[in-house]
Amino acid sequence: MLVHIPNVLTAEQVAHCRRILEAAAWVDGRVTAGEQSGKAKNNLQVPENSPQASELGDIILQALGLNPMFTSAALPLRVFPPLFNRYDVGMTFHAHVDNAIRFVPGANMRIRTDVSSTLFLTDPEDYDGGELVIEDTYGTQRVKLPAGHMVLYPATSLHKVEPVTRGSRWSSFFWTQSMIKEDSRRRLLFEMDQSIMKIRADLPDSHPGVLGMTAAYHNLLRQWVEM
Ligand SMILES: O=C(O)CCC(=O)C(=O)O
Ligand SMILES: [Fe+2]
Repeated sequence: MLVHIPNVLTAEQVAHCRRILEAAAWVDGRVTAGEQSGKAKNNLQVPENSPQASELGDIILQALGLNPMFTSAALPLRVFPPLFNRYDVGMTFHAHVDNAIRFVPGANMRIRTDVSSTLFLTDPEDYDGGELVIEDTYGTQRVKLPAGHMVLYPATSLHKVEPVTRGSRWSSFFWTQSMIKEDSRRRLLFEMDQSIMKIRADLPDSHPGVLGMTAAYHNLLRQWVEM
């Protein structure tokens, strides 16, 4: 399941991120890649421990904490500190699957990567190519979103970034360890939660249908949750 989360960052926050990133020391993106994905990868990244990555990462983590759709779709246990990448003309990331486990820099901790995210920091009209292409259970999806918007997809999916042919594509990317490991269960809980929200827009919370569906959601979550 792919989830498009609009307006994770405001236009001002995107502009701030871009200003800070202008001054960052971009390095070869292979620094964080595994063996297979390293061969597939040709882009630039801001170093994990740089002051720019941690300042901007905190802004993104705070925005995610306030975003009900992210919480509902990812059911996050731990979020990897956001990283930042860039594809100039000719750069690309061929098909790969993200590493299953990642060390969190500076935290002496590992996370299991259940959900992958790309938060776009360049508007689509400012570059050509650079689509994120994801092999989903429902077929191949090509994703290119406005700056400030984000896509979530299962870290189990094969994905690639098409070569950029004009301009430069900047984004933040990171992984989430979910309280629900399995994609199909996470999707079912997300769909159920979204439906409950729609019902609650029309019916009082005390309505027996709302009460029953909310109870079923929480009881299902309780059965499946891993913490
Ligand atoms: O740039 C992107 O949108 C995705 C990056 C990616 O797939 C990765 O770093 O593993
Ligand atoms: Fe990836």
